[in-house]
Amino acid sequence: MGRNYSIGVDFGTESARAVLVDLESGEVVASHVKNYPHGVIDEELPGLGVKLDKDWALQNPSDYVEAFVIAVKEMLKKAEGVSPDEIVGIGIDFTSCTMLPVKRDGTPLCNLPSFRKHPHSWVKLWKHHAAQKEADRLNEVAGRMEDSFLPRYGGKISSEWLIPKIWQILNEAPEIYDEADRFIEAADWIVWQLTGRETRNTCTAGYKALWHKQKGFPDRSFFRSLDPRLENLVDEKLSRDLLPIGSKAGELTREMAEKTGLRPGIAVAAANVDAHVSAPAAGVVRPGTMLMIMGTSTCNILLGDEEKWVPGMCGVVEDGVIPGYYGYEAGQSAVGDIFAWFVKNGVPPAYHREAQEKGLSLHELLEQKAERMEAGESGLLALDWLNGNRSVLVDADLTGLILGLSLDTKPEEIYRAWIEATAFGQRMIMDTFIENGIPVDRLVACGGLPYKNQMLMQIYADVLNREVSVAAHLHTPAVGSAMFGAVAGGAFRSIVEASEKLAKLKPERFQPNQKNVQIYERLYQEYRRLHDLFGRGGNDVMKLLKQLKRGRGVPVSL
Ligand SMILES: Nc1ncnc2c1ncn2[C@@H]1O[C@H](COP(=O)(O)OP(=O)(O)O)[C@@H](O)[C@H]1O
Ligand SMILES: O=C(CO)[C@@H](O)[C@@H](O)COP(=O)(O)O
Repeated sequence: MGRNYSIGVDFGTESARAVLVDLESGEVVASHVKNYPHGVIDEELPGLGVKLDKDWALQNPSDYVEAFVIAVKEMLKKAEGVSPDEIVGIGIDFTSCTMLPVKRDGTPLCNLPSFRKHPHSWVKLWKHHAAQKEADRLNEVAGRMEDSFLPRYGGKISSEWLIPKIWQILNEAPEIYDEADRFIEAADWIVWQLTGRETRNTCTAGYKALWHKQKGFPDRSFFRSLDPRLENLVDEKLSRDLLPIGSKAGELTREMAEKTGLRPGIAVAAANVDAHVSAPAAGVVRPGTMLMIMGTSTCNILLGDEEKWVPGMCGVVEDGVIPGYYGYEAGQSAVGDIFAWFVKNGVPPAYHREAQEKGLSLHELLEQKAERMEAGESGLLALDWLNGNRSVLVDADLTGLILGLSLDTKPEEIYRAWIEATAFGQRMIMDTFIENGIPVDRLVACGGLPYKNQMLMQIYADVLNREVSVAAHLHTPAVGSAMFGAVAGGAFRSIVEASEKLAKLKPERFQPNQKNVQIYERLYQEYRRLHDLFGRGGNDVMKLLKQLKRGRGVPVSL
């Protein structure tokens, strides 16, 4: 009898990673990352000359299938001595809400020649922010309902979520809405491609589509009051038939097995979300620990014994992360994306030359220079809203701000200020949970950033004034997916059992430096004042600027 293995595939913003996990030792025996050929489509439909408006972010669904096939095939090549017969399950996780309109057989509308040139037929990526108008209207209508679902979602639904995105399609391209037999999360769509059958999962339904374990979806009357054409959306184009996380969605088809080199019939787990699958992989299976999944954006996951309402959180869903607990989600829409933007746009040629001479990336060069500085030495304080604010303000129309610039400000000072701003944003989230009765005793980090930037992690420990542990698996979400795959394949009785056996943290931890804690405490008080002034209506200048940028003139309300 050979060993047992499971495959996890994490579909991120830019790429998909496949890992093969040994279910005895918990080690990742092979992995492979495949970038999406078309990446994030935010300026023009590839090769079609169709320009996109501001705040749009699309993807090509064919990229997901290609990335899956190549990542798994290449991973298997590296897994010497492992037979496909020893692989018991496959789990996948995806960014969310990343959604697409499809025909009844799963064909994406953007793959049909007649709709190819229509942006609304493509995948809307999680960070597509052009449905803010619909989100605002939805929040208004939901706010007037009796027994509204809004408190379970922190008081506001984000434009990143499913219903605003569908409604935007209906408003701007009713022909696409009519032609779509189904609207589906990309997570469920890829499971459909693997198993040949459509399934839906409770995680994306709960966090992104307003579904509640006891109450189900909101009533038809709610959808009717949004727009009469949406009245039967759930029954006509979504589904009430949902699989709990950890269950088996189906088995790998012969066609997919041939393309990847896997065995047909391997169990495929119900789809799941990148942030949520990371919890068991990082050992977060009980209340008290806040997980930070830090990459392009940051997602937070916390568990609780009760359903509490926390302003500005993304949502609380019973069994949404770990069965038996209420799973809380919050997050920041841009973190690594801010540093990427700065490295691309804010660094002078001399720094590019220096980085090249030293064989460093620009991020590494800036980290080297910035870590020599003391907390507060840059004289800068920033608001990290370059992609809006997800938690706790839930407003995609907010923008970034940097205060304290002078003629001697250096690029590394600005880089450090952006990192500090994202840490203050995390502190707002952590404090809001604590103030609303959800304790945070420990912090665990995973995602790409904790492995890429040690200075950043120390700043987080200092700003949050907590010890920060880091998950040992570099590809934490993919490992979490492999755990769910193993549960679906029958290798473990539950995800908690899989986590207890396989999760690992790095032995070294980031301890708060008390001198920095004091300085950052003071700066955080100022961050909160700026946050509340610009984010809670004290000064709406960011919205005015955004409206002018969109060419809509000065709005009457501002
Ligand atoms: N040394 C670094 N320091 C800080 N950020 C970095 C560094 N190197 C890359 N990044 C940022 O990491 C982000 C990618 O994070 P990662 O977790 O790998 O991807 P994803 O979020 O797509 O899963 C990018 O936004 C990039 O700007
Ligand atoms: O919002 C969620 C999960 O709910 C994420 O999928 C989204 O922030 C994207 O995460 P990444 O930054 O690509 O890891």
